Parts: sequence; C-alpha cells; structure tokens
Amino acid sequence: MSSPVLEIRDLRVVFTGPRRSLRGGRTVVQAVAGVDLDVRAKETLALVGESGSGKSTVARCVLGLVRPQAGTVTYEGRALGPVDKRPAEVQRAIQMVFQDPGSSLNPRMTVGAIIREAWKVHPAVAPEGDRRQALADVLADVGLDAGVAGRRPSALSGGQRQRVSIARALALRPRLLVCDEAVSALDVSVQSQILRLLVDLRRTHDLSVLFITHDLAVVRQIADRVAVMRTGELVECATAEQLFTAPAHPYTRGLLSAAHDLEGTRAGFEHTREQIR
Ligand SMILES: Nc1ncnc2c1ncn2[C@@H]1O[C@H](COP(=O)(O)OP(=O)(O)OP(=O)(O)O)[C@@H](O)[C@H]1O
Repeated sequence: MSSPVLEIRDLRVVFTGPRRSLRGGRTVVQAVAGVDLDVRAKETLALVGESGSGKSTVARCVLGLVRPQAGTVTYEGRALGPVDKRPAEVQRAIQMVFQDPGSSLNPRMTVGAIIREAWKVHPAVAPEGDRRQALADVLADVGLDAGVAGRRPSALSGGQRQRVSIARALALRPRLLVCDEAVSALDVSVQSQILRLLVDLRRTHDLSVLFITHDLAVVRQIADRVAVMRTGELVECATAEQLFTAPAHPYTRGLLSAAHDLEGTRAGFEHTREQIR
C-alpha cells in the first residue's frame, strides 16, 4: 500500500454568519466536524456526500482557501497553512480543477494566455524559451490541438473548456489534483470522456487525485477509494469495489439505493471499469 501524499487529521470548520439584528445571534454552521482522511500516492480518492455535507469545505482547506478552526492538513509530511503562507513549491504541487470552467477561465484571455499566466507565477516550471513547445505539449496532453491556444473560452465547447482547466492545472506539474465537481456541469457522454482523460493523466503524470462529487455514477468510473461525508462527518471510507458491493454504513446504503445503484452493482462496476481503463 502506498504512503499518503495528503493527510487530513481531525479537521474542523465552523462558519459564523452575520449578526441578524442588534439583539439577534449569529448563525453557526459546523461545516466540517472532525474529518480524518488520507490521499495516497497515485490514487484517486472520491469524496462523496449530499449537498451541504462539507465536501467543498474540505477541498478549500486542502487548497488553503479556508482556515480550519482545528486540525491539520499535511502534504508530503509538511503541515500546510493558508495558501499565501505556503512555499511556492507546495502551491504549485497542489492544483484545483473547478466545476464551471465558464466562470473559472477568464473570458477575455485566449487559452494560450490563460496557460502562460500560470507560468508567470511559477516561471521555473517552463523556462521562457521553452514555453511555446510546453504549451503545445500540455494541450496535447489533454487532447486539444495546438490551434486551440489562439481561441477564447467562449469559442470552445463545455468539454473543451474543462480540458483547458485541466491543462492549466497540469501546466504547473502538480502532484495532487483537487477536482471539485469537475464534470458535474457536463453531459453524460462528455463527462465520460473527461473522466477517461483524468484516469489516463493520473497514470501518465503520476498524479494523486482528490475527486469531489455528489454523483455516485461518476465515482464508480474514477475512484480507487471512496470517502462518504454526511453533515460534516466522515461516515465510511472504503475501496470503490467494497463500497459499491458491500457498503458498511446505513447512510451509504441509502445513498446507493437512492441512486438506483444497489442492484447489479458488481456487474456494473466491472463493466464500467472495463470501459474506462
Ligand atoms: N463561506 C461560507 N459561509 C457560511 N457557510 C458556509 C460557507 N461555505 C459553506 N458553508 C456551509 O457549510 C456547509 C458545508 O458546505 P460545503 O459547500 O462544504 O458542502 P458540499 O458538500 O460541498 O455541498 P455542495 O455540493 O452543495 O457544494 C453548508 O451548510 C454550507 O451552507
């Protein structure tokens, strides 16, 4: 079993809302209530749960965008603070792919400029003289031809835009990719293409992936292991095969049957794996 790249221990996040009135109290939400989680080298760990269960908040703590009240996030043995306090090397090594490339890609910039922007922040990754080739290479890695570099995101399909988001992350040669609902906005057939791309990239680029989704069909296509969250807590963590064929926790069983997924899951699991790999 490979060692963890990312270790999350007893993570706790509370959000306090604005005061409702002079006399009124503040709303308090315990978004993450003591989560322990490991992402191992070169694995895809899916973090699943219903809307509001705390998945994105865990991801934002990993990225250093939310400061937890308690607990630790450790990357390759280094305890991580907020993003602006992290060494450049660690910032580079942990990259995010968001749900909606329509809003995460600057509509005024060409694809080439969007990717080159990443190298302005981390110039050592692609020396100035190598960038034209590096740009063509990273576009090829995500299945786009070099001509896409001159186009703006609005001229691309949803699937192509998500490939650009992945290319932008990949351009920094990350070790850990955090994908937050990265295929949720796409049609099912395009989803499968992007999931297949992520499976391939994980293998060719030695990536570890923390993949956040509410969609169990997506989990089945991509995950090695699955962690299930409910109301800020982790209820179960198992291999994908175990989880889909013999879920241990009643909440997980409920999620699976709600997704009409419980019957024939073993056959479905094997079949989908076969298609993707
Ligand atoms: N910045 C914030 N301020 C206040 N409350 C927040 C904030 N971010 C998240 N929350 C609350 O924390 C809880 C967990 O939210 P989070 O987005 O982490 O869940 P999620 O499982 O990712 O759900 P979704 O898939 O809908 O994004 C929710 O109750 C949410 O309303």
